[in-house]
Amino acid sequence: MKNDKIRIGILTVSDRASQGIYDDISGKAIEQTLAEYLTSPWEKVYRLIPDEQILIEQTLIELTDEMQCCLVVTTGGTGPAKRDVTPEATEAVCDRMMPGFGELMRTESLKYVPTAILSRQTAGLRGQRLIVNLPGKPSAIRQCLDAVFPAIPYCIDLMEGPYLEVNPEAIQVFRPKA
Ligand SMILES: Nc1ncnc2c1ncn2[C@@H]1O[C@H](COP(=O)(O)OP(=O)(O)OP(=O)(O)O)[C@@H](O)[C@H]1O
Ligand SMILES: Nc1nc2c(c(=O)[nH]1)N[C@H]1C(S)=C(S)[C@@H](COP(=O)(O)O)O[C@H]1N2
Repeated sequence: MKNDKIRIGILTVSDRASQGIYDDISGKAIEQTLAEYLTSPWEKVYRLIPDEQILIEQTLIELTDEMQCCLVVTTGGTGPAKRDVTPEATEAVCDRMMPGFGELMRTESLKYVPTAILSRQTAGLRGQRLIVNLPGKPSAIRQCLDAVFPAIPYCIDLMEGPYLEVNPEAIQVFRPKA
């Protein structure tokens, strides 16, 4: 696929949302938050799947390699329950991990819930694409993205991805060389 647009993948991993038992509020919250942050035109590539590691890996590969999303944000499946395997799938498809993302998001989330440490959320690079895990709770989306997004445009710059422009009233990003 020709990469003439900024594409961002939104991947919800939830057994129940994928079965229609509840609405995917967390996936919508990711889209809404990114729409508030970004002034560059961008296109979402959305997927909603159950907590199956092979399927998560296949979808992450599709979103990064085929759909050429410079960024993929996942939600759900980061906890200690048996079926929570999003971090394992992320690690399996990435060539380099970015542990600072998980560290910062857990630290920030601890301001809201003592169970923040139960999330094994991580981030990593697949080639020139960045994958970031968020917890499943709808309220966690904004809390985590507000913490890590300031570093994401520069991370994508360093990987020679598209230049993401943001609304400084919504989020302050940091580009050391700018
Ligand atoms: N995508 C979502 N949209 C709306 N609410 C969600 C979503 N994901 C999780 N939640 C809410 O957050 C709670 C905790 O999320 P968690 O990911 O641990 O769910 P879960 O118990 O593993 O089940 P499932 O995989 O079916 O979502 C859920 O019980 C649900 O109320
Ligand atoms: N910001 C924030 N982080 C959070 C939470 C939350 O409500 N808000 N929930 C925690 C809980 S209770 C769990 S079990 C883990 C994993 O959630 P997940 O399996 O839905 O990804 O995220 C943790 N991190």
